[in-house]
Amino acid sequence: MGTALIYDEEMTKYKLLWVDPACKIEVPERLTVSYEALKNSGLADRCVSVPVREATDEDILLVHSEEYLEAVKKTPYMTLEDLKEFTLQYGDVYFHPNIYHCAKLAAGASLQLVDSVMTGKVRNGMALVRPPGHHSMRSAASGFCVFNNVAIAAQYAKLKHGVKRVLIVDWDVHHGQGVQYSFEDDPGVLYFSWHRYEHQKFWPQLRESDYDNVGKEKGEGFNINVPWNKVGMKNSDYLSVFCHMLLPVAYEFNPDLVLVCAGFDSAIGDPEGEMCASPDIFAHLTHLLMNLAGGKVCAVLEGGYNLTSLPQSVCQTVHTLLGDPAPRPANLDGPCESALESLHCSRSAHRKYWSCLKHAAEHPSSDVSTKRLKLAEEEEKVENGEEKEKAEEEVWPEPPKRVTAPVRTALVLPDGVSCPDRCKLFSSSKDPVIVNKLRENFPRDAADSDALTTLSSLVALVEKMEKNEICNGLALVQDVSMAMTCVVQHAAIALSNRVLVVCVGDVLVPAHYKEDGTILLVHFSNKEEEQKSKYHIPVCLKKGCSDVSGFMQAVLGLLLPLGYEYDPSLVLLARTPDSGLCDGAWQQLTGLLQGLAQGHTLVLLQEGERAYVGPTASSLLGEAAPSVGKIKAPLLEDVESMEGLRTRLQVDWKLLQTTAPETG
Ligand SMILES: COCC(O)(O)CCCCCNCCCN
Ligand SMILES: [Zn+2]
Repeated sequence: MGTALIYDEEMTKYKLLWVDPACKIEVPERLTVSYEALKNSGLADRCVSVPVREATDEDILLVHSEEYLEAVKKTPYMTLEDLKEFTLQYGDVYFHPNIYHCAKLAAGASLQLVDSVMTGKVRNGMALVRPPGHHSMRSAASGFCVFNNVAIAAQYAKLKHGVKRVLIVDWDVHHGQGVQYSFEDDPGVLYFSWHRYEHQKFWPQLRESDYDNVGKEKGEGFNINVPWNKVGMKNSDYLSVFCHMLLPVAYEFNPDLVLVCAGFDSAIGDPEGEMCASPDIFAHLTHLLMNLAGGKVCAVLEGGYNLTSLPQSVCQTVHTLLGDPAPRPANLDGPCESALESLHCSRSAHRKYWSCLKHAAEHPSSDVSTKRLKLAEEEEKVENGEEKEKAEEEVWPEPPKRVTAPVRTALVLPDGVSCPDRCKLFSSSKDPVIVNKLRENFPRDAADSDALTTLSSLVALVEKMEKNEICNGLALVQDVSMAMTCVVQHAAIALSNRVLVVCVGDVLVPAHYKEDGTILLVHFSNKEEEQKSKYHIPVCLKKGCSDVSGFMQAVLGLLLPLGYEYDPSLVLLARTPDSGLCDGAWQQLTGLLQGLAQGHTLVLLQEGERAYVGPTASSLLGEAAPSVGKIKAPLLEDVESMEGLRTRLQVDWKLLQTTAPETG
């Protein structure tokens, strides 16, 4: 299934007609440079083009009041003076004779996107629209927004498509207060937003944008705010909040549909956000959402004002929606203290609503946190003597070219096992050099020519992945731990790469790992093992991997942060029949891990598990994993052992931190 792209140049046909410093950044070029970039990169032609439509009154009244709609209807006929007058009643927004028409198209585009995804015409998609939406409220325009495109889309999805639970992820750098007000009492819509806040000093300067605003009445717990109290947030800050706040709660919420308020003013170079996250981070943020709701993800453009980072970020998002593996994340050096403070406060505020957070550390007693923040502000005033350089002068590397491998998924299968379609059956030419090398390394199996054939195929496959001729692979082997040793030896030693090895179940872990960092081994099992080193991490789950909740929390809160920080060039995923891991969780794991190593994932299955070839192949082909259902509370002893592991490991692995280090 494809990716929808919804765009119409009519939405470029309105602009600011008078002088207003607050609004001058919202220009038609935002849309044209984004669409041009999608065209020039060939991405637009890979998408399914879906036409816009005008939202009807009925659509708009799902969120807005009649009086507001009637008032906006009058604007096309207003003189310039009347438009200025009309605009004065709202904040940081402007009107234009054609903006009502464009606002109907922006909302209608979002509804077209929801229809295309919910009817299965496409798997996911993006709507490139203006005016944006997330600030507009029931009876007021605000922040360049006239109608709340995503809020209308959420109500529409519930009403027209019977969607029960909608997740709205707002990665725009501003707080979408309009969305928050629309759904704060609605447990069917989980709204997540991070936003520049600076202790309420940044626009729209609302008290209710802080982390303690968790929703109201039946909607308590279904509104998540992560305020950024400093500028300069980077990729590590964004990934930490996804892994330790958004994703655990999102998997517990188990949405039927994901809507993204895709604002790109949270990228580097943006004058509004003044953040430092690189455009390719949106490839990872998008990827991390694509195994929710069976892959039904609708991204709707909100903000983004740097005409260089905006199109780059839009392309990164669409690349990923199309299934292209994300580029390796540039040096993740861990979240900053302010981000950890915000993460901690937000997790604590939601402890009582979400079982995944039940054991999140206690809320810092308010005087400590405000005292610490006061201190931090004092320091900042002092150190910030030199003038911050303007966001527009920021420079950053162009995101790396994302070349799709000619072959996506290759399979090494024993005779008689059929190869799922769209996968390539792979067996190596019996390269004598490789075979002899293997004979030396595996003397006891040298006799067994089948084993040698399999091993030489594996080695050849790893080399093709290394050259990006093949993206990922799956092998059904006699002996998983021998195959693992062979691949690790070849990849880590011969190709001197970093290999992330993820073992599920009681795979015999080859003992002789050098602790030099060329291999990071994360082993999920139900056996207590003491942690040998920074690079050999046993994750012990009481009920092994059969407890989906504990397993998923360990994947989201431990494995993903470790994997991102380690940044491997190959991910080796091995399972054994005794793992007890259910299909859904297995496919979630296989799907999520493809965000690493440019998607170079090699899966090893034990011969007897041929039933897993199909489901694993579909995940390797980029299909969304089935949902694992609502995640319950993990077992207490599992939470305690994972928290203990996190506490020990976070000294070496910064992305595992969830609270600011205690200041002296
Ligand atoms: C949904 O619209 C997308 C958006 O969130 O980016 C709108 C931001 C409005 C920012 C208003 N203050 C501008 C002050 C100028 N320095
Ligand atoms: Zn914004």
